[in-house]
Amino acid sequence: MGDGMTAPAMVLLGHGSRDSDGVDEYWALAEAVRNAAPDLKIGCGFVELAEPGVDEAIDRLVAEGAHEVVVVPLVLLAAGHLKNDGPAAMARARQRHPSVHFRLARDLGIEPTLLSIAEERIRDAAGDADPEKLGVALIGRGSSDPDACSDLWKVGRLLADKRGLGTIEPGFVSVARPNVAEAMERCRLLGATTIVVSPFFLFTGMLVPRIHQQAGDWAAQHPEITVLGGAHLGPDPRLARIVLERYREALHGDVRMNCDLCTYRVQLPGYEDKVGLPISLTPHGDEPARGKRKARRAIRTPAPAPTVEIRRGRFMPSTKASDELPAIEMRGVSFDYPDGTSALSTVDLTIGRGERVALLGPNGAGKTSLVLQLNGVLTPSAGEVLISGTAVGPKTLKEVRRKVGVVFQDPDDQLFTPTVGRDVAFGPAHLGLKGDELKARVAEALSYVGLADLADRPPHRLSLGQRRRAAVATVLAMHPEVLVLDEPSSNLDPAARREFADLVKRLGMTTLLVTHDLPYALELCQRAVVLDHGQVVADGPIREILADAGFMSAHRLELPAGFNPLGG
Ligand SMILES: Nc1ncnc2c1ncn2[C@@H]1O[C@H](COP(=O)(O)OP(=O)(O)OP(=O)(O)O)[C@@H](O)[C@H]1O
Repeated sequence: MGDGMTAPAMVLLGHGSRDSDGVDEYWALAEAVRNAAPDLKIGCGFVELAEPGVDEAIDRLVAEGAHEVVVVPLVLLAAGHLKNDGPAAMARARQRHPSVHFRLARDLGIEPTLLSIAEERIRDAAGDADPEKLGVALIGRGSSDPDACSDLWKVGRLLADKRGLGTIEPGFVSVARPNVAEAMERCRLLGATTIVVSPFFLFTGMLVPRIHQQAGDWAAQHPEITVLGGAHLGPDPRLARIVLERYREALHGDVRMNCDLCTYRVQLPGYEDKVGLPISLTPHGDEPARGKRKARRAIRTPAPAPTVEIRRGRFMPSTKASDELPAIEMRGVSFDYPDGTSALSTVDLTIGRGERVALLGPNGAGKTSLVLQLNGVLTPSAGEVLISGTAVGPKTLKEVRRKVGVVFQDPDDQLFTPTVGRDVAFGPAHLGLKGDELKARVAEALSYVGLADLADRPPHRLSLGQRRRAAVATVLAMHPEVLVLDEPSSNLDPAARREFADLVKRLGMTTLLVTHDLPYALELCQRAVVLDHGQVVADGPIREILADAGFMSAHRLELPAGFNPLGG
Protein backbone atom coordinates (compact mmCIF):
# COMPACT_ATOMS: atom_id res chain seq x y z
CA MET A 1 0.00 0.00 0.00
CA GLY A 2 1.15 3.52 -0.73
CA ASP A 3 0.92 6.83 1.01
CA GLY A 4 -2.47 6.41 2.64
CA MET A 5 -4.45 8.36 0.03
CA THR A 6 -7.86 9.12 1.43
CA ALA A 7 -9.59 11.21 -1.27
CA PRO A 8 -11.49 9.32 -3.94
CA ALA A 9 -9.69 8.75 -7.22
CA MET A 10 -10.91 8.68 -10.80
CA VAL A 11 -10.06 6.41 -13.70
CA LEU A 12 -10.68 7.72 -17.21
CA LEU A 13 -11.74 4.68 -19.16
CA GLY A 14 -10.91 4.95 -22.85
CA HIS A 15 -11.86 2.48 -25.50
CA GLY A 16 -8.47 2.44 -27.21
CA SER A 17 -7.89 2.44 -30.93
CA ARG A 18 -5.63 1.00 -33.56
CA ASP A 19 -5.28 4.56 -34.75
CA SER A 20 -2.57 6.37 -32.82
CA ASP A 21 -4.19 9.77 -33.47
CA GLY A 22 -7.30 8.53 -31.70
CA VAL A 23 -5.24 7.41 -28.70
CA ASP A 24 -3.36 10.73 -28.67
CA GLU A 25 -6.69 12.55 -28.52
CA TYR A 26 -7.66 10.48 -25.49
CA TRP A 27 -4.43 11.56 -23.77
CA ALA A 28 -5.09 15.19 -24.70
CA LEU A 29 -8.52 15.03 -23.09
CA ALA A 30 -7.04 13.31 -20.02
CA GLU A 31 -4.59 16.20 -19.76
CA ALA A 32 -7.46 18.69 -19.97
CA VAL A 33 -9.26 16.85 -17.16
CA ARG A 34 -6.10 16.88 -15.04
CA ASN A 35 -5.74 20.61 -15.61
CA ALA A 36 -9.37 21.14 -14.63
CA ALA A 37 -9.00 19.12 -11.41
CA PRO A 38 -5.34 19.33 -10.34
CA ASP A 39 -6.03 17.92 -6.87
CA LEU A 40 -7.86 14.83 -8.05
CA LYS A 41 -5.87 11.63 -8.36
CA ILE A 42 -6.52 10.48 -11.92
CA GLY A 43 -5.62 7.18 -13.55
CA CYS A 44 -5.91 6.34 -17.22
CA GLY A 45 -6.73 3.00 -18.80
CA PHE A 46 -8.20 1.43 -21.92
CA VAL A 47 -10.64 -1.36 -22.63
CA GLU A 48 -8.54 -2.64 -25.53
CA LEU A 49 -6.07 -1.73 -28.25
CA ALA A 50 -3.99 0.64 -26.13
CA GLU A 51 -2.09 0.56 -22.90
CA PRO A 52 -2.34 0.64 -19.97
CA GLY A 53 -5.39 -1.55 -19.59
CA VAL A 54 -8.11 -0.42 -17.23
CA ASP A 55 -7.23 -3.13 -14.70
CA GLU A 56 -3.68 -1.86 -14.51
CA ALA A 57 -4.86 1.74 -14.08
CA ILE A 58 -7.15 0.71 -11.23
CA ASP A 59 -4.48 -1.41 -9.56
CA ARG A 60 -2.03 1.50 -9.66
CA LEU A 61 -4.46 3.81 -7.90
CA VAL A 62 -5.25 1.16 -5.29
CA ALA A 63 -1.52 0.55 -4.75
CA GLU A 64 -1.18 4.27 -4.14
CA GLY A 65 -3.80 4.00 -1.42
CA ALA A 66 -7.11 4.85 -3.10
CA HIS A 67 -10.01 3.15 -1.36
CA GLU A 68 -12.72 4.74 -3.42
CA VAL A 69 -12.41 4.72 -7.21
CA VAL A 70 -14.83 6.18 -9.73
CA VAL A 71 -14.44 4.94 -13.29
CA VAL A 72 -15.63 7.47 -15.86
CA PRO A 73 -16.00 6.03 -19.35
CA LEU A 74 -14.94 8.49 -22.03
CA VAL A 75 -17.73 7.46 -24.35
CA LEU A 76 -20.42 9.60 -25.89
CA LEU A 77 -23.35 7.21 -25.75
CA ALA A 78 -24.08 4.11 -23.71
CA ALA A 79 -23.54 0.96 -25.72
CA GLY A 80 -21.68 -2.31 -25.50
CA HIS A 81 -18.46 -0.96 -24.10
CA LEU A 82 -20.14 0.88 -21.30
CA LYS A 83 -22.79 -1.72 -20.70
CA ASN A 84 -20.49 -4.73 -20.80
CA ASP A 85 -16.86 -3.78 -20.49
CA GLY A 86 -17.40 -1.08 -17.86
CA PRO A 87 -19.31 -3.34 -15.44
CA ALA A 88 -16.94 -6.19 -16.25
CA ALA A 89 -13.96 -4.04 -15.26
CA MET A 90 -15.81 -3.09 -12.06
CA ALA A 91 -16.55 -6.72 -11.25
CA ARG A 92 -12.94 -7.73 -11.75
CA ALA A 93 -11.72 -4.81 -9.68
CA ARG A 94 -14.11 -5.69 -6.84
CA GLN A 95 -12.81 -9.24 -6.86
CA ARG A 96 -9.19 -8.10 -6.75
CA HIS A 97 -9.73 -5.38 -4.17
CA PRO A 98 -12.69 -6.31 -1.98
CA SER A 99 -12.02 -3.49 0.50
CA VAL A 100 -12.08 -0.74 -2.15
CA HIS A 101 -15.31 0.96 -3.16
CA PHE A 102 -15.75 1.13 -6.94
CA ARG A 103 -18.33 3.16 -8.81
CA LEU A 104 -19.01 3.40 -12.50
CA ALA A 105 -20.06 6.73 -13.92
CA ARG A 106 -22.34 7.09 -16.90
CA ASP A 107 -21.52 8.02 -20.46
CA LEU A 108 -20.97 11.69 -21.31
CA GLY A 109 -24.46 11.48 -22.76
CA ILE A 110 -26.71 14.10 -24.26
CA GLU A 111 -25.46 17.24 -22.61
CA PRO A 112 -25.77 20.93 -23.54
CA THR A 113 -22.01 21.63 -23.77
CA LEU A 114 -21.56 18.58 -25.90
CA LEU A 115 -24.35 19.71 -28.21
CA SER A 116 -22.71 23.14 -28.47
CA ILE A 117 -19.41 21.56 -29.48
CA ALA A 118 -21.17 19.43 -32.10
CA GLU A 119 -22.98 22.54 -33.36
CA GLU A 120 -19.67 24.39 -33.66
CA ARG A 121 -18.13 21.58 -35.67
CA ILE A 122 -21.09 21.66 -38.07
CA ARG A 123 -20.99 25.46 -38.41
CA ASP A 124 -17.24 25.42 -39.02
CA ALA A 125 -17.78 23.01 -41.89
CA ALA A 126 -20.91 24.69 -43.31
CA GLY A 127 -19.35 28.16 -43.51
CA ASP A 128 -21.90 30.54 -45.01
CA ALA A 129 -24.08 27.88 -46.60
CA ASP A 130 -27.76 28.85 -46.71
CA PRO A 131 -29.44 27.09 -43.73
CA GLU A 132 -32.57 26.64 -45.84
CA LYS A 133 -30.59 24.46 -48.24
CA LEU A 134 -28.30 22.85 -45.69
CA GLY A 135 -28.45 19.21 -44.68
CA VAL A 136 -26.34 17.59 -42.00
CA ALA A 137 -25.59 13.88 -42.07
CA LEU A 138 -24.81 13.29 -38.41
CA ILE A 139 -22.91 10.02 -38.37
CA GLY A 140 -22.50 7.83 -35.30
CA ARG A 141 -20.62 4.64 -34.85
CA GLY A 142 -23.65 2.36 -35.06
CA SER A 143 -24.36 -0.31 -32.55
CA SER A 144 -26.50 -3.38 -32.12
CA ASP A 145 -27.58 -1.69 -28.92
CA PRO A 146 -30.75 0.29 -29.55
CA ASP A 147 -29.98 2.68 -26.66
CA ALA A 148 -26.88 3.99 -28.39
CA CYS A 149 -28.53 4.30 -31.80
CA SER A 150 -31.63 5.99 -30.48
CA ASP A 151 -29.49 8.46 -28.52
CA LEU A 152 -27.94 9.61 -31.78
CA TRP A 153 -31.42 10.31 -33.11
CA LYS A 154 -32.12 12.40 -30.00
CA VAL A 155 -28.90 14.33 -30.53
CA GLY A 156 -29.96 14.91 -34.11
CA ARG A 157 -33.34 16.22 -33.03
CA LEU A 158 -31.81 18.55 -30.44
CA LEU A 159 -29.35 19.91 -32.99
CA ALA A 160 -32.18 20.49 -35.44
CA ASP A 161 -34.12 22.44 -32.86
CA LYS A 162 -33.93 26.21 -33.37
CA ARG A 163 -30.21 26.28 -34.16
CA GLY A 164 -30.56 27.09 -37.83
CA LEU A 165 -28.50 24.09 -38.87
CA GLY A 166 -30.94 22.90 -41.49
CA THR A 167 -32.06 19.30 -41.83
CA ILE A 168 -30.25 16.88 -39.56
CA GLU A 169 -30.28 13.26 -40.69
CA PRO A 170 -28.62 10.70 -38.43
CA GLY A 171 -26.75 7.76 -39.93
CA PHE A 172 -24.24 5.12 -38.89
CA VAL A 173 -20.91 4.05 -40.28
CA SER A 174 -21.30 0.45 -39.23
CA VAL A 175 -23.77 -2.14 -37.98
CA ALA A 176 -26.91 0.02 -37.91
CA ARG A 177 -28.90 1.73 -40.66
CA PRO A 178 -29.32 4.19 -42.25
CA ASN A 179 -25.73 4.21 -43.43
CA VAL A 180 -23.71 7.25 -44.47
CA ALA A 181 -24.95 7.27 -48.06
CA GLU A 182 -28.57 6.77 -46.98
CA ALA A 183 -28.41 9.68 -44.51
CA MET A 184 -26.95 11.89 -47.25
CA GLU A 185 -29.60 10.75 -49.69
CA ARG A 186 -32.30 11.70 -47.18
CA CYS A 187 -30.78 15.18 -46.90
CA ARG A 188 -30.83 15.48 -50.69
CA LEU A 189 -34.44 14.33 -50.94
CA LEU A 190 -35.39 16.89 -48.31
CA GLY A 191 -33.98 19.65 -50.53
CA ALA A 192 -30.41 20.14 -49.29
CA THR A 193 -27.96 21.45 -51.86
CA THR A 194 -25.11 21.53 -49.36
CA ILE A 195 -24.52 18.59 -47.03
CA VAL A 196 -22.18 18.62 -44.06
CA VAL A 197 -21.07 15.15 -43.02
CA SER A 198 -20.45 15.40 -39.32
CA PRO A 199 -18.96 12.43 -37.42
CA PHE A 200 -20.48 12.30 -33.95
CA PHE A 201 -17.34 10.78 -32.49
CA LEU A 202 -15.35 11.81 -29.46
CA PHE A 203 -11.99 10.72 -30.82
CA THR A 204 -10.84 9.89 -34.29
CA GLY A 205 -9.89 6.31 -35.17
CA MET A 206 -10.39 3.92 -38.03
CA LEU A 207 -14.00 4.93 -38.59
CA VAL A 208 -13.86 8.71 -38.98
CA PRO A 209 -11.77 8.50 -42.18
CA ARG A 210 -14.12 5.76 -43.36
CA ILE A 211 -17.08 8.12 -42.92
CA HIS A 212 -15.37 10.72 -45.05
CA GLN A 213 -14.49 8.15 -47.66
CA GLN A 214 -18.08 6.91 -47.87
CA ALA A 215 -19.31 10.50 -48.05
CA GLY A 216 -16.80 11.12 -50.85
CA ASP A 217 -18.12 8.10 -52.75
CA TRP A 218 -21.68 9.40 -52.48
CA ALA A 219 -20.55 12.92 -53.47
CA ALA A 220 -18.92 11.55 -56.62
CA GLN A 221 -22.36 10.34 -57.73
CA HIS A 222 -23.99 13.69 -56.96
CA PRO A 223 -21.95 16.50 -58.47
CA GLU A 224 -24.94 18.85 -58.08
CA ILE A 225 -24.58 18.73 -54.27
CA THR A 226 -21.82 20.44 -52.30
CA VAL A 227 -20.55 17.96 -49.73
CA LEU A 228 -18.47 19.27 -46.85
CA GLY A 229 -16.63 17.10 -44.32
CA GLY A 230 -17.07 18.13 -40.69
CA ALA A 231 -14.67 17.41 -37.84
CA HIS A 232 -15.43 15.00 -35.00
CA LEU A 233 -15.70 16.44 -31.49
CA GLY A 234 -12.08 15.83 -30.48
CA PRO A 235 -10.44 16.46 -27.10
CA ASP A 236 -12.13 19.81 -26.58
CA PRO A 237 -11.17 21.15 -23.13
CA ARG A 238 -14.85 21.97 -22.47
CA LEU A 239 -15.47 18.21 -22.29
CA ALA A 240 -13.35 18.08 -19.13
CA ARG A 241 -16.15 19.74 -17.21
CA ILE A 242 -18.64 17.07 -18.30
CA VAL A 243 -16.19 14.35 -17.30
CA LEU A 244 -15.89 15.86 -13.83
CA GLU A 245 -19.66 16.18 -13.59
CA ARG A 246 -19.99 12.47 -14.36
CA TYR A 247 -17.39 11.77 -11.69
CA ARG A 248 -19.31 13.77 -9.09
CA GLU A 249 -22.63 12.17 -10.03
CA ALA A 250 -21.17 8.71 -9.52
CA LEU A 251 -19.46 9.68 -6.30
CA HIS A 252 -22.71 10.89 -4.82
CA GLY A 253 -24.63 7.93 -6.14
CA ASP A 254 -26.80 9.89 -8.54
CA VAL A 255 -26.24 7.89 -11.70
CA ARG A 256 -29.31 7.51 -13.82
CA MET A 257 -28.02 5.66 -16.81
CA ASN A 258 -25.49 3.25 -15.49
CA CYS A 259 -25.59 -0.33 -16.52
CA ASP A 260 -23.53 -1.40 -13.54
CA LEU A 261 -26.62 -0.64 -11.49
CA CYS A 262 -29.35 -0.84 -14.08
CA THR A 263 -32.12 -3.23 -13.21
CA TYR A 264 -33.05 -3.50 -16.88
CA ARG A 265 -29.62 -4.68 -17.94
CA VAL A 266 -30.68 -8.27 -18.50
CA GLN A 267 -34.23 -8.58 -19.67
CA LEU A 268 -34.33 -12.24 -20.54
CA PRO A 269 -36.50 -14.12 -18.07
CA GLY A 270 -34.51 -16.70 -16.18
CA TYR A 271 -31.26 -15.62 -17.81
CA GLU A 272 -29.16 -15.73 -14.67
CA ASP A 273 -30.77 -18.97 -13.43
CA LYS A 274 -29.96 -20.74 -16.65
CA VAL A 275 -26.78 -19.13 -17.87
CA GLY A 276 -25.20 -17.76 -14.73
CA LEU A 277 -23.80 -14.28 -14.37
CA PRO A 278 -24.72 -11.71 -16.98
CA ILE A 279 -22.09 -11.23 -19.64
CA SER A 280 -21.20 -7.85 -18.22
CA LEU A 281 -19.76 -9.55 -15.16
CA THR A 282 -17.70 -12.17 -16.88
CA PRO A 283 -13.97 -11.67 -17.17
CA HIS A 284 -12.89 -9.71 -20.20
CA GLY A 285 -9.65 -11.53 -20.75
CA ASP A 286 -6.29 -11.45 -19.14
CA GLU A 287 -4.82 -8.36 -20.65
CA PRO A 288 -5.63 -5.50 -22.95
CA ALA A 289 -5.28 -6.49 -26.55
CA ARG A 290 -2.02 -5.40 -28.07
CA GLY A 291 -2.64 -3.98 -31.50
CA LYS A 292 -5.32 -6.53 -32.28
CA ARG A 293 -8.98 -5.81 -32.32
CA LYS A 294 -11.11 -7.83 -29.98
CA ALA A 295 -14.72 -7.71 -30.96
CA ARG A 296 -17.15 -6.34 -28.43
CA ARG A 297 -18.38 -9.72 -27.41
CA ALA A 298 -15.00 -11.32 -26.97
CA ILE A 299 -15.56 -10.94 -23.28
CA ARG A 300 -14.89 -14.46 -22.26
CA THR A 301 -12.24 -16.50 -23.99
CA PRO A 302 -13.95 -19.77 -24.88
CA ALA A 303 -12.22 -22.78 -23.43
CA PRO A 304 -10.35 -24.51 -26.24
CA ALA A 305 -11.52 -28.00 -27.08
CA PRO A 306 -9.11 -30.74 -26.08
CA THR A 307 -6.03 -31.23 -28.25
CA VAL A 308 -6.32 -33.87 -30.95
CA GLU A 309 -5.15 -37.20 -29.63
CA ILE A 310 -4.52 -40.62 -31.09
CA ARG A 311 -7.65 -42.51 -30.18
CA ARG A 312 -9.91 -44.73 -32.13
CA GLY A 313 -12.50 -42.67 -33.89
CA ARG A 314 -10.64 -39.40 -33.48
CA PHE A 315 -8.76 -37.85 -36.28
CA MET A 316 -5.01 -37.37 -36.08
CA PRO A 317 -3.26 -34.92 -38.37
CA SER A 318 -0.05 -36.32 -39.83
CA THR A 319 2.07 -33.32 -39.01
CA LYS A 320 2.02 -31.93 -35.53
CA ALA A 321 1.16 -28.26 -35.63
CA SER A 322 2.74 -26.11 -32.98
CA ASP A 323 0.45 -25.97 -29.96
CA GLU A 324 1.32 -22.33 -29.41
CA LEU A 325 0.22 -21.09 -32.82
CA PRO A 326 -3.44 -20.46 -33.51
CA ALA A 327 -4.95 -22.70 -36.16
CA ILE A 328 -6.37 -19.68 -37.99
CA GLU A 329 -5.32 -16.10 -37.69
CA MET A 330 -6.71 -13.28 -39.81
CA ARG A 331 -5.12 -9.91 -39.26
CA GLY A 332 -6.89 -6.85 -40.60
CA VAL A 333 -8.19 -8.71 -43.63
CA SER A 334 -10.13 -6.68 -46.16
CA PHE A 335 -11.25 -8.02 -49.49
CA ASP A 336 -12.83 -6.33 -52.49
CA TYR A 337 -14.08 -8.24 -55.53
CA PRO A 338 -12.76 -7.02 -58.88
CA ASP A 339 -16.04 -5.15 -59.49
CA GLY A 340 -15.33 -3.10 -56.38
CA THR A 341 -17.79 -4.88 -54.05
CA SER A 342 -16.31 -4.77 -50.60
CA ALA A 343 -16.87 -8.23 -49.08
CA LEU A 344 -14.59 -8.09 -46.01
CA SER A 345 -13.50 -5.09 -44.03
CA THR A 346 -10.58 -5.29 -41.55
CA VAL A 347 -11.48 -8.69 -40.19
CA ASP A 348 -9.45 -9.86 -37.21
CA LEU A 349 -10.08 -13.42 -36.16
CA THR A 350 -8.10 -15.92 -34.17
CA ILE A 351 -9.18 -19.54 -33.81
CA GLY A 352 -7.21 -21.75 -31.47
CA ARG A 353 -6.28 -25.34 -32.14
CA GLY A 354 -9.12 -27.72 -31.47
CA GLU A 355 -11.75 -24.97 -31.27
CA ARG A 356 -15.08 -25.45 -33.06
CA VAL A 357 -16.41 -22.08 -34.10
CA ALA A 358 -19.63 -21.18 -35.88
CA LEU A 359 -19.38 -18.49 -38.55
CA LEU A 360 -22.79 -16.85 -38.74
CA GLY A 361 -24.25 -13.96 -40.65
CA PRO A 362 -27.06 -13.01 -42.99
CA ASN A 363 -26.93 -13.58 -46.75
CA GLY A 364 -24.17 -11.54 -48.30
CA ALA A 365 -22.41 -10.96 -44.97
CA GLY A 366 -19.09 -12.20 -46.33
CA LYS A 367 -18.90 -15.74 -44.92
CA THR A 368 -17.97 -17.43 -48.17
CA SER A 369 -15.55 -14.65 -49.01
CA LEU A 370 -13.91 -15.24 -45.63
CA VAL A 371 -13.69 -19.00 -46.05
CA LEU A 372 -12.08 -18.64 -49.45
CA GLN A 373 -9.30 -16.55 -47.90
CA LEU A 374 -8.41 -19.50 -45.67
CA ASN A 375 -7.30 -21.74 -48.51
CA GLY A 376 -5.97 -19.00 -50.73
CA VAL A 377 -8.71 -19.17 -53.36
CA LEU A 378 -9.16 -15.46 -52.73
CA THR A 379 -6.33 -13.18 -51.66
CA PRO A 380 -6.87 -10.30 -49.22
CA SER A 381 -6.80 -6.77 -50.60
CA ALA A 382 -5.24 -5.83 -47.25
CA GLY A 383 -4.11 -7.74 -44.18
CA GLU A 384 -2.91 -11.30 -43.89
CA VAL A 385 -4.11 -14.82 -43.15
CA LEU A 386 -2.04 -17.38 -41.29
CA ILE A 387 -2.79 -21.07 -40.97
CA SER A 388 -0.90 -22.61 -38.05
CA GLY A 389 1.57 -19.77 -38.42
CA THR A 390 2.02 -20.16 -42.19
CA ALA A 391 1.13 -17.00 -44.09
CA VAL A 392 -1.22 -17.79 -46.97
CA GLY A 393 0.40 -16.67 -50.21
CA PRO A 394 1.40 -17.89 -53.65
CA LYS A 395 4.41 -19.76 -52.28
CA THR A 396 2.50 -21.58 -49.57
CA LEU A 397 -0.69 -22.41 -51.45
CA LYS A 398 -0.04 -26.14 -51.70
CA GLU A 399 0.81 -26.44 -48.02
CA VAL A 400 -2.15 -24.28 -46.99
CA ARG A 401 -4.63 -26.23 -49.11
CA ARG A 402 -3.47 -29.41 -47.48
CA LYS A 403 -3.83 -27.87 -44.04
CA VAL A 404 -7.30 -26.42 -44.62
CA GLY A 405 -9.93 -28.90 -45.74
CA VAL A 406 -13.04 -27.18 -47.04
CA VAL A 407 -16.16 -29.31 -47.34
CA PHE A 408 -18.58 -27.58 -49.66
CA GLN A 409 -22.34 -27.52 -49.22
CA ASP A 410 -22.86 -29.59 -52.35
CA PRO A 411 -20.91 -32.85 -51.96
CA ASP A 412 -21.05 -33.37 -55.70
CA ASP A 413 -18.46 -30.59 -55.98
CA GLN A 414 -16.05 -32.97 -54.28
CA LEU A 415 -17.18 -36.36 -55.60
CA PHE A 416 -16.49 -36.67 -59.29
CA THR A 417 -14.82 -40.04 -59.93
CA PRO A 418 -16.57 -43.41 -60.48
CA THR A 419 -16.13 -44.63 -56.90
CA VAL A 420 -16.05 -43.16 -53.43
CA GLY A 421 -12.64 -44.75 -52.80
CA ARG A 422 -11.11 -43.06 -55.85
CA ASP A 423 -12.56 -39.71 -54.81
CA VAL A 424 -10.93 -40.08 -51.42
CA ALA A 425 -7.63 -41.19 -52.99
CA PHE A 426 -7.55 -38.25 -55.39
CA GLY A 427 -6.00 -35.66 -53.04
CA PRO A 428 -3.37 -37.82 -51.32
CA ALA A 429 -2.37 -39.30 -54.70
CA HIS A 430 -1.62 -35.77 -55.83
CA LEU A 431 0.51 -35.32 -52.74
CA GLY A 432 2.58 -38.23 -53.99
CA LEU A 433 1.19 -41.11 -51.92
CA LYS A 434 1.14 -44.49 -53.69
CA GLY A 435 0.51 -48.18 -53.20
CA ASP A 436 -0.19 -49.45 -49.70
CA GLU A 437 0.36 -46.08 -48.14
CA LEU A 438 -2.33 -44.56 -50.32
CA LYS A 439 -4.71 -47.48 -49.66
CA ALA A 440 -4.18 -47.13 -45.93
CA ARG A 441 -4.87 -43.39 -46.10
CA VAL A 442 -8.14 -43.96 -47.97
CA ALA A 443 -9.26 -46.73 -45.64
CA GLU A 444 -8.47 -44.57 -42.60
CA ALA A 445 -10.43 -41.57 -43.93
CA LEU A 446 -13.43 -43.70 -44.90
CA SER A 447 -13.49 -45.44 -41.56
CA TYR A 448 -13.52 -42.07 -39.72
CA VAL A 449 -16.71 -41.15 -41.53
CA GLY A 450 -18.28 -44.59 -41.19
CA LEU A 451 -18.15 -45.48 -44.90
CA ALA A 452 -15.45 -48.15 -44.85
CA ASP A 453 -17.74 -50.61 -46.61
CA LEU A 454 -18.72 -48.28 -49.40
CA ALA A 455 -15.36 -47.56 -51.03
CA ASP A 456 -16.39 -49.19 -54.30
CA ARG A 457 -19.80 -47.58 -54.52
CA PRO A 458 -20.38 -44.88 -57.14
CA PRO A 459 -21.03 -41.64 -55.22
CA HIS A 460 -24.37 -41.08 -56.96
CA ARG A 461 -25.65 -44.28 -55.36
CA LEU A 462 -25.20 -42.85 -51.87
CA SER A 463 -27.71 -40.87 -49.86
CA LEU A 464 -27.07 -37.14 -49.40
CA GLY A 465 -25.96 -37.74 -45.81
CA GLN A 466 -23.51 -40.41 -46.97
CA ARG A 467 -22.26 -38.21 -49.82
CA ARG A 468 -21.62 -35.42 -47.37
CA ARG A 469 -19.63 -37.76 -45.14
CA ALA A 470 -17.75 -39.02 -48.21
CA ALA A 471 -16.89 -35.40 -49.03
CA VAL A 472 -15.49 -35.05 -45.51
CA ALA A 473 -13.40 -38.18 -46.12
CA THR A 474 -11.89 -36.60 -49.25
CA VAL A 475 -10.51 -33.77 -47.15
CA LEU A 476 -9.60 -35.95 -44.14
CA ALA A 477 -7.44 -38.03 -46.45
CA MET A 478 -5.21 -34.97 -46.81
CA HIS A 479 -4.65 -34.93 -43.04
CA PRO A 480 -5.76 -31.32 -42.70
CA GLU A 481 -5.33 -29.27 -39.56
CA VAL A 482 -8.48 -27.23 -40.05
CA LEU A 483 -11.88 -28.39 -41.24
CA VAL A 484 -14.25 -25.87 -42.80
CA LEU A 485 -17.82 -27.07 -43.18
CA ASP A 486 -20.14 -25.06 -45.39
CA GLU A 487 -23.80 -25.61 -44.46
CA PRO A 488 -23.27 -29.26 -43.52
CA SER A 489 -26.82 -29.76 -42.25
CA SER A 490 -28.69 -28.43 -45.27
CA ASN A 491 -31.27 -30.83 -46.69
CA LEU A 492 -30.35 -33.63 -44.30
CA ASP A 493 -33.08 -35.60 -42.59
CA PRO A 494 -32.97 -35.69 -38.77
CA ALA A 495 -31.07 -38.98 -38.60
CA ALA A 496 -28.45 -37.83 -41.10
CA ARG A 497 -28.13 -34.52 -39.25
CA ARG A 498 -27.46 -36.41 -36.05
CA GLU A 499 -24.91 -38.72 -37.70
CA PHE A 500 -23.06 -35.79 -39.19
CA ALA A 501 -23.02 -33.88 -35.89
CA ASP A 502 -21.69 -36.99 -34.15
CA LEU A 503 -18.96 -37.25 -36.76
CA VAL A 504 -17.89 -33.63 -36.30
CA LYS A 505 -17.77 -34.06 -32.53
CA ARG A 506 -15.88 -37.32 -32.78
CA LEU A 507 -13.24 -35.85 -35.08
CA GLY A 508 -12.42 -33.26 -32.44
CA MET A 509 -10.64 -31.08 -35.00
CA THR A 510 -10.31 -27.35 -35.33
CA THR A 511 -13.53 -26.66 -37.18
CA LEU A 512 -15.13 -23.61 -38.70
CA LEU A 513 -18.81 -24.27 -39.26
CA VAL A 514 -20.45 -21.88 -41.71
CA THR A 515 -24.18 -22.10 -41.35
CA HIS A 516 -27.58 -20.48 -41.20
CA ASP A 517 -28.77 -23.42 -39.08
CA LEU A 518 -28.47 -21.75 -35.69
CA PRO A 519 -29.63 -24.68 -33.51
CA TYR A 520 -27.07 -26.89 -35.27
CA ALA A 521 -24.37 -24.28 -34.66
CA LEU A 522 -25.39 -24.14 -31.00
CA GLU A 523 -25.19 -27.89 -30.72
CA LEU A 524 -21.72 -28.09 -32.21
CA CYS A 525 -19.99 -24.90 -31.16
CA GLN A 526 -19.38 -22.96 -27.98
CA ARG A 527 -18.20 -19.90 -29.81
CA ALA A 528 -19.74 -17.94 -32.65
CA VAL A 529 -18.34 -15.25 -34.87
CA VAL A 530 -20.97 -13.11 -36.54
CA LEU A 531 -20.18 -11.32 -39.77
CA ASP A 532 -22.30 -8.56 -41.21
CA HIS A 533 -21.42 -6.25 -44.07
CA GLY A 534 -17.99 -7.84 -44.13
CA GLN A 535 -17.19 -6.98 -40.52
CA VAL A 536 -17.01 -9.09 -37.38
CA VAL A 537 -19.88 -7.71 -35.33
CA ALA A 538 -19.76 -10.29 -32.55
CA ASP A 539 -17.35 -12.91 -31.33
CA GLY A 540 -18.13 -14.78 -28.16
CA PRO A 541 -20.12 -17.49 -26.44
CA ILE A 542 -22.71 -18.65 -28.94
CA ARG A 543 -25.48 -19.09 -26.40
CA GLU A 544 -25.24 -15.47 -25.30
CA ILE A 545 -25.18 -14.20 -28.84
CA LEU A 546 -28.23 -16.24 -29.87
CA ALA A 547 -30.07 -15.11 -26.74
CA ASP A 548 -29.58 -11.43 -27.55
CA ALA A 549 -32.80 -10.78 -29.42
CA GLY A 550 -31.95 -7.17 -30.29
CA PHE A 551 -28.58 -8.11 -31.68
CA MET A 552 -30.00 -11.02 -33.62
CA SER A 553 -32.69 -9.01 -35.34
CA ALA A 554 -30.25 -6.16 -36.06
CA HIS A 555 -28.24 -8.68 -38.06
CA ARG A 556 -31.11 -10.52 -39.71
CA LEU A 557 -30.48 -13.69 -37.76
CA GLU A 558 -33.58 -15.64 -36.85
CA LEU A 559 -34.00 -18.62 -34.60
CA PRO A 560 -36.69 -21.14 -35.53
CA ALA A 561 -40.04 -20.36 -33.92
CA GLY A 562 -40.19 -21.62 -30.35
CA PHE A 563 -36.45 -22.36 -30.15
CA ASN A 564 -34.97 -21.15 -26.88
CA PRO A 565 -31.17 -20.93 -26.97
CA LEU A 566 -31.09 -20.76 -23.19
CA GLY A 567 -32.91 -24.03 -22.79
CA GLY A 568 -31.09 -27.25 -22.06
N1 LIG B 1 -17.85 -12.92 -57.42
C1 LIG B 1 -18.31 -11.84 -56.83
N2 LIG B 1 -18.18 -10.63 -57.40
C2 LIG B 1 -18.64 -9.51 -56.80
N3 LIG B 1 -19.24 -9.49 -55.59
C3 LIG B 1 -19.39 -10.67 -54.97
C4 LIG B 1 -18.96 -11.90 -55.55
N4 LIG B 1 -19.27 -12.91 -54.69
C5 LIG B 1 -19.86 -12.33 -53.64
N5 LIG B 1 -19.94 -10.99 -53.79
C6 LIG B 1 -20.48 -9.99 -52.86
O1 LIG B 1 -19.67 -10.02 -51.70
C7 LIG B 1 -20.46 -9.85 -50.54
C8 LIG B 1 -20.24 -11.04 -49.61
O2 LIG B 1 -20.75 -12.21 -50.25
P1 LIG B 1 -20.53 -13.67 -49.65
O3 LIG B 1 -20.97 -14.63 -50.70
O4 LIG B 1 -19.15 -13.80 -49.12
O5 LIG B 1 -21.57 -13.67 -48.44
P2 LIG B 1 -22.15 -14.90 -47.59
O6 LIG B 1 -22.18 -14.43 -46.18
O7 LIG B 1 -21.38 -16.13 -47.90
O8 LIG B 1 -23.63 -15.01 -48.13
P3 LIG B 1 -24.65 -16.28 -48.16
O9 LIG B 1 -25.10 -16.53 -46.76
O10 LIG B 1 -25.76 -15.77 -49.01
O11 LIG B 1 -23.91 -17.44 -48.78
C9 LIG B 1 -21.89 -9.70 -51.01
O12 LIG B 1 -22.15 -8.32 -51.11
C10 LIG B 1 -21.88 -10.34 -52.39
O13 LIG B 1 -22.85 -9.76 -53.23
